[in-house]
Amino acid sequence: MNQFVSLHPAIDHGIKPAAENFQGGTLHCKCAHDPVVVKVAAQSAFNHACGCTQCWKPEGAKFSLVAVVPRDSVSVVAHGEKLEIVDASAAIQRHACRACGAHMFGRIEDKTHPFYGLDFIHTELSDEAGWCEPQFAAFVSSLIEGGTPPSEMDAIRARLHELGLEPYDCLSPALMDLIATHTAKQKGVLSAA
Ligand SMILES: N[C@@H](CCC(=O)N[C@@H](CS)C(=O)NCC(=O)O)C(=O)O
Ligand SMILES: [Zn+2]
Ligand SMILES: [Zn+2]
Repeated sequence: MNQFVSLHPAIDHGIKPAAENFQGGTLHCKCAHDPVVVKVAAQSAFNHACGCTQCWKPEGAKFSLVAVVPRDSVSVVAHGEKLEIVDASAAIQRHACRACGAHMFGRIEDKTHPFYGLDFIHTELSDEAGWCEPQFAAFVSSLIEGGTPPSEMDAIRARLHELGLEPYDCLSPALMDLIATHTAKQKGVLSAA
């Protein structure tokens, strides 16, 4: 029955592994004319399905697919004038095309944030193959906040398992540990070294 649960077009038919030595590529927004183009000069990491209501997803998808790259690997190379920040008060400032709505990159400006220095990108906006493959699913319960009936959650989590994407209702343990380590160092309860 789970084959009928559609999560996102890029994973519904299985997950393509990353290519070795992949060095990055260009992201294009969805505009047919004058698309925003963003160059990313690095392989992405921690790619995952995100069920939160803030991350960009294509029409009809339940999940966003979102990964991180060093912020200095990201540069806008065309039509940056079309970009606007979706919510300047959010921790992740999502720079979106105001014409088509695609989020081109999400940036953290708070230098004390655990993920400062990393930009969030959607590698499905690139034509290149070889980006980091989705590895887990985050903020799965948040789908309900986006309108998914709670009764569908068992089938959604089962489908995620089938695809090898462990579902978490926050981030993965590895990322939660990174955040907690950062917080512990800031509080001085763990050595900063
Ligand atoms: N339940 C909330 C969760 C939002 C949330 O915390 N999203 C995570 C994953 S993207 C986050 O780190 N957000 C920071 C931000 O959006 O600035 C929702 O669905 O809107
Ligand atoms: Zn656009
Ligand atoms: Zn999200």
